[in-house]
Amino acid sequence: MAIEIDVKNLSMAYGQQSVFQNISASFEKNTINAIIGPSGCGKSSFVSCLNLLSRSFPDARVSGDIFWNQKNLNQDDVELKQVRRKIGMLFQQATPFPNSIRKNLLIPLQEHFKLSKEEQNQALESALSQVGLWDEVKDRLNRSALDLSGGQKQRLCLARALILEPEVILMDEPCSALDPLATQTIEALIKKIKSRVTVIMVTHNMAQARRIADHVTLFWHKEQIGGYIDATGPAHQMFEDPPTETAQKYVQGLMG
Ligand SMILES: Nc1ncnc2c1ncn2[C@@H]1O[C@H](COP(=O)(O)OP(=O)(O)OP(=O)(O)O)[C@@H](O)[C@H]1O
Repeated sequence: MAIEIDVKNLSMAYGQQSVFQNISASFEKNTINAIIGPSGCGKSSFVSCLNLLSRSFPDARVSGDIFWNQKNLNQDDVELKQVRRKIGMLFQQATPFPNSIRKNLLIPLQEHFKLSKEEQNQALESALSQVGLWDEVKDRLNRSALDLSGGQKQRLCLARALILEPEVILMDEPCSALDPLATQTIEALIKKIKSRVTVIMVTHNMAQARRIADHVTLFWHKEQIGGYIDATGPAHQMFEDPPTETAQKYVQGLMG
């Protein structure tokens, strides 16, 4: 299988405080990758490096290599706008712009593409349909996105990422603020979009990782070195026959 993102010896610190050191990991194209592990071991920080969001954190220092699309994102001169378009992101709290539903999609679309009105409307309908929102919102596109339910807001944010035709979508606990039904809807969407994008998702929800991940990476933390990868492998192996003692205890809910 082709590799989408290949991370080599990545280290990150906030000021003097090391978050993780020398992490290497690769993520295959068109797969769902779950990143699991206890609080504070650097999962969110790691994911934020992959679309260079980390550059907007004051004090953050990142060294090492992130190979994507024949470029080394952390070393080469790359255009941030392009990287963010191709490597989209969803957060724990859905973050629609405080604008209408329509503008939430048209603002990023117009920033990246020159399209006619008709093409814009087609892209908008297509993105909303892909996340199953079109029928729910087609009569209220000019109403505020902030009036949507939590699950609808998260689907709108997914549509906002998808309308830019990304290759990767990073997700940081995308369902942790949602009820089980809304979670089920988002999980079904994640499975659906993996034929077109690679998903790298931080989750604390072990059952969710079991349900949808193809590949699982367990982050751990040691006082002296900070975050590191304790185990990584195909989801069935990580859950049925975990390769380390820590992974065994963690996936069984005995520690962490
Ligand atoms: N912007 C920041 N500035 C300074 N320190 C930070 C910042 N963000 C995170 N940290 C610190 O970096 C360490 C790793 O945090 P991070 O959020 O990446 O871990 P995590 O594994 O995702 O945790 P959780 O599962 O609780 O979200 C923590 O000690 C945290 O306090």
